[in-house]
Amino acid sequence: MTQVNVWYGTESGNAEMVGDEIAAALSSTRFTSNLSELPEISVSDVSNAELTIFVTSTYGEGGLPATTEPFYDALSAERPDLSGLKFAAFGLGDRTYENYNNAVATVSTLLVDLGAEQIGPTGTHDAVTGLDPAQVAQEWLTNEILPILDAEGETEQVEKSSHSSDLFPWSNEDFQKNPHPWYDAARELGPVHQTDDRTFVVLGYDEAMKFVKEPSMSIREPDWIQENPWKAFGNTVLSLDPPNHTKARRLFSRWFTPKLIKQWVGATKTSMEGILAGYKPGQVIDGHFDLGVVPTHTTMAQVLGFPDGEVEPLFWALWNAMLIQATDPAPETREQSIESLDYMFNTTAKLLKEKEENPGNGLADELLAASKRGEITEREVLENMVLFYMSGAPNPAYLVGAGLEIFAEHPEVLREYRDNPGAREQIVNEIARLNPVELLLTRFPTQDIEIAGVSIPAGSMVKFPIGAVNRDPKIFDNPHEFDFTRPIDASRNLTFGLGTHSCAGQLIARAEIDIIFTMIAERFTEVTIAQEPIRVITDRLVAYDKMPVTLS
Ligand SMILES: Cc1cc2nc3c(=O)[nH]c(=O)nc-3n(C[C@H](O)[C@H](O)[C@H](O)COP(=O)(O)O)c2cc1C
Repeated sequence: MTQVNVWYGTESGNAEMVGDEIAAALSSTRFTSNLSELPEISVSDVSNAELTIFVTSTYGEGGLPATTEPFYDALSAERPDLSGLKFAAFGLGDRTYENYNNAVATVSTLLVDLGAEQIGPTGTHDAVTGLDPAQVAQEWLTNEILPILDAEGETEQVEKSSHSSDLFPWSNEDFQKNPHPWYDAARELGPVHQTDDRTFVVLGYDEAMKFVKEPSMSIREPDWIQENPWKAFGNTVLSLDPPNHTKARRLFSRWFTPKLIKQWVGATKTSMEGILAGYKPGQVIDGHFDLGVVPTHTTMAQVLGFPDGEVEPLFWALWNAMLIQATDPAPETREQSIESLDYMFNTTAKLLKEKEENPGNGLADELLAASKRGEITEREVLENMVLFYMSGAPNPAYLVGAGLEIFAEHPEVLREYRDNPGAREQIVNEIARLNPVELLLTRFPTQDIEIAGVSIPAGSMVKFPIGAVNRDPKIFDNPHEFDFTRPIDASRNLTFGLGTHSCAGQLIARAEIDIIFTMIAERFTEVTIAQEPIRVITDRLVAYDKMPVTLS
């Protein structure tokens, strides 16, 4: 919609001057214009038009001037459907007449009646003022109409470009390995894209930071989304909006205060001491599993009052269950996901049962007691405990792996970690910014919203690719570079989510990572990648399958 018609009707030529001026003013914008006098315009021209500026004076006693009248009569007689037309209107008149600027109102009313949509306020020139009508019209165009046309143009451009599936080929292996060239190209076109009838993608940092936490952005999937096994967590913070979310979060929030976290990470330290005691410098070790998954899983098991169990299958169970969350899951994924969820739920149910005979003082014991008192249901206890038992490791362990890669590449960062405790938070924050574990947040607006000029109807799916948001060049200089000296305020990112649904375990995760890195930095000066790490990736989630490193 870059062509704007400028159609005028006049008696003595002033409206023509105004039309000329508007057409000339448009030519210095990105729009092209097409100037005509109304008698040249047929009814079919009007019904095929998309965007037109109408200019008309008023004559007689509030009547139409000579060249507007036949146009108006033809439209009134044929009454075409003008629902594809957007128009702006400018009138010339004289306030000393009783029906001041009546003609422009008459024409606009008919257009709207036939389905057209008026944009912006009607512009007017009053001959009594002595002002130059061309000048008045030009100011009206610049101040009132062009801003609207520009916004619509952007929206349209986004819609056109983004309906091409090339923008975000979610299932493409290269995209999953490194989506940033795609994100960067799409961001050049705009911060928000529509990828199909109901799906929108927000890449812009400012837009994401605002809308991820908007109360009208629900986490609950609308009916059009196919039922999936993930509904097994329907009673947890993963699937609830406030106020139920608040209630669900309260079940455990007391257990993750900064003071208690200090106590819990004692388990991380003990686990790491055990691992490092048996480690000979230069030996190959799995930086993700041995130094990430084991200590963090062990910590969470202790918080819950559960045994460590079989760490490896427990870790991969959640990963496999989450495969169903991918944008286009492979056909066999559903079965795999159900199987993994069964394993997770059965294992946890057994542990909860064992607690009946052997109670302890973990979070699981507290929730069981609350369910005995009738404060929560057994199902709520089970879902929450599955979630905690399985999700203690994936996020911190991935960041441990990613951090080791950074230390291998930049040995000075490992030294800084050891020597400058004040920089540790920023180092971890920068590792997290560049290495989100969960890759997409999805939300579902409960009312029509607009983000960066793009209208998003209620019930749509809005995807926030965390990696893209975390590397918006508007916020981060050299966004793909590791730079822990970014001021902490200017390096906030979406890796742990934001607002109500931000990661409930983020404080404990950060504390665990800090213990692990500090212990490594105090004992070793060099991390070497022994073999190219293997990652497993969907468009939703990433983990290291193998991450052989040496420490020396
Ligand atoms: C005979 C005559 C009748 C007019 N009637 C009206 C009127 O009813 N309402 C109004 O707002 N202006 C009225 N005007 C003012 C004109 O609309 C105004 O002068 C305008 O600038 C003329 O534009 P045009 O040269 O494009 O026709 C009238 C002007 C004349 C000469």
